[in-house]
Amino acid sequence: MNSFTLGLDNFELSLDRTKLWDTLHEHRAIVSITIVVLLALYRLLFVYTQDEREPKLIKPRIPLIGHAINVYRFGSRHFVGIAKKCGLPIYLLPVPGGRIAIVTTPELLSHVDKQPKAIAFAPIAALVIDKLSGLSKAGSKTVLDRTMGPDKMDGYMNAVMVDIHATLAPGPKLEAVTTQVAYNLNDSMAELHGETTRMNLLYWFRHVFGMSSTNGIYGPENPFKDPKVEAGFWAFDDNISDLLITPKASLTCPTGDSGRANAWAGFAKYFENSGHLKGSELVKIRHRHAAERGCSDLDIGKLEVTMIIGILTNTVPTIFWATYYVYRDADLLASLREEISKIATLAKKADGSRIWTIKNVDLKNSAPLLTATINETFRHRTCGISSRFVTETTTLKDQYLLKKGTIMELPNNVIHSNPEYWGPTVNEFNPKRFLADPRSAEAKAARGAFRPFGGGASLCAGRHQAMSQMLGGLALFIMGNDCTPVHNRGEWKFPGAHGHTIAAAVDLPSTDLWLDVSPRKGYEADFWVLNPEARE
Ligand code: HEM
Repeated sequence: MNSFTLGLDNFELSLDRTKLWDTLHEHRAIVSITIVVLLALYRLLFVYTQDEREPKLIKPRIPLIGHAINVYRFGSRHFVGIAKKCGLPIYLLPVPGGRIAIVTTPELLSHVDKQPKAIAFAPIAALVIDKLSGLSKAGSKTVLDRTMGPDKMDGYMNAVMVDIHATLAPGPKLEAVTTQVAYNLNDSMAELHGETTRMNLLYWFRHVFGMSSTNGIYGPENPFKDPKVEAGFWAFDDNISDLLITPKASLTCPTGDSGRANAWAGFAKYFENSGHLKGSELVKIRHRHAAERGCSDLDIGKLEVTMIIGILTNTVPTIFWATYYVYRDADLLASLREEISKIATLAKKADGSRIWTIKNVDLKNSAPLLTATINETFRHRTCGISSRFVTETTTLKDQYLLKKGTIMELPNNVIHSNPEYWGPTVNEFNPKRFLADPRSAEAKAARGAFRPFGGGASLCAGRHQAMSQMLGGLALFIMGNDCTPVHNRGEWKFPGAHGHTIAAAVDLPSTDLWLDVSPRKGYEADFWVLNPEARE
């Protein structure tokens, strides 16, 4: 039967299905355009509709897509520019498909931190992970399942995150990773011993930190040992922004797409061969959560490659920048060397060579200038953000209405670069600001305004591992080596910086530093090593 009739008292509507289909078919272009225009108008109206209790809406110069273009071009620095111009503690940006609320003061950030249910991280993290990981339909369903709502703790994202935090909290599980990382750093630094090495600094740290982190986490069968997997991962990491927005990665972003495919293949094989059973507790629990929800080895491998973004994409640029800031300032370099030499113990080998041993525990507890140097590096070079999704309409600080569905960005560099919190020397690189007496006016003003690892319930789970690796890596590098830039007549010229993706927390340099790294004058024959196992 091809037609049906809908009869009401004075009204009869007769539809002939065949005719209806023919008519629609003939006019499908017009029908499609009408639907697209109506949807766009609907979005426009939604996006620009403003309730007076909502934060102020900052309209872009190019309607609707202006902010999206700038976020793609400048990452979270776009939010800093607007924050500086409008001076508002919170504002809204219209973008295609919705609105982004940007929070810019420590006080409001602390209110966001207090509402992890209504303003949550997992729903938005799941979308990004899903988009980057190219999962099967079933894998995608697992990642996107129950990221919010009353039973959210049964969903993959929230459940796995609880265990990630547990395995990376101070204790034996974390120590197993940091110990392996430290021994790997010792080996890498030993390769520089006794000769001058010409290197690209970022590239060198990518390999050294990349191998040490992944050996620590994935164990003896670490897929990164295959250069194809390692190179594939970095090609993926370099192309995240494009991969996030492209509808067809193989066409518009072939390098990133084939790179991640190589990395995926290595990790899929690792899980097929149960390599994770010899790895850290971190990889074991990540495998367990995905496998017990039915994910295939390939999907688990893909999820792991995306996790490595979190593991490496910020530690590597941070150590790059810290090295740059230290060597360009001879006084800072001398002070750091003095501080570290006080905690290093000297031993002589049978062949007469000298070994200086630095305990990780002392780097953490007894090298305040070194920690302050990493912190000041963060303050200058944090580009990134913490993202949130408003899961239920809520009012922030009893003042700002946030509608369900709003995306929220917390760009930490806005507060890191505000003179209101850091004083008139805000633009100077001065680690000593972090050594100020906590009761001083200076320290009080900066309280709450330093969030390199984000905050609240989603505070970076890897911060202890990252700090241990960066303190160890920087200490060994500066104690053992002198460095001279090959170009610019040996001067340390700022290499330029950009937030490479909206998902990264730390700037990448615009150009790598090409350096001659030679044995430290006066200590040419000496070795510097970490001892991660001493308890005190
Ligand atoms: C310099 C190094 C690092 C920086 C600057 C950094 C920064 C961040 C930031 C800003 C966040 C978001 C926090 C928020 O939304 O409030 C985050 C989350 C996270 N980071 Fe890191 N991170 C670093 C290293 C690491 C490492 C080495 C790991 C793993 C070993 C890691 C694992 C994570 C995880 C799992 C989360 C999500 C936490 C959650 O949602 O509960 N990070 N990180």
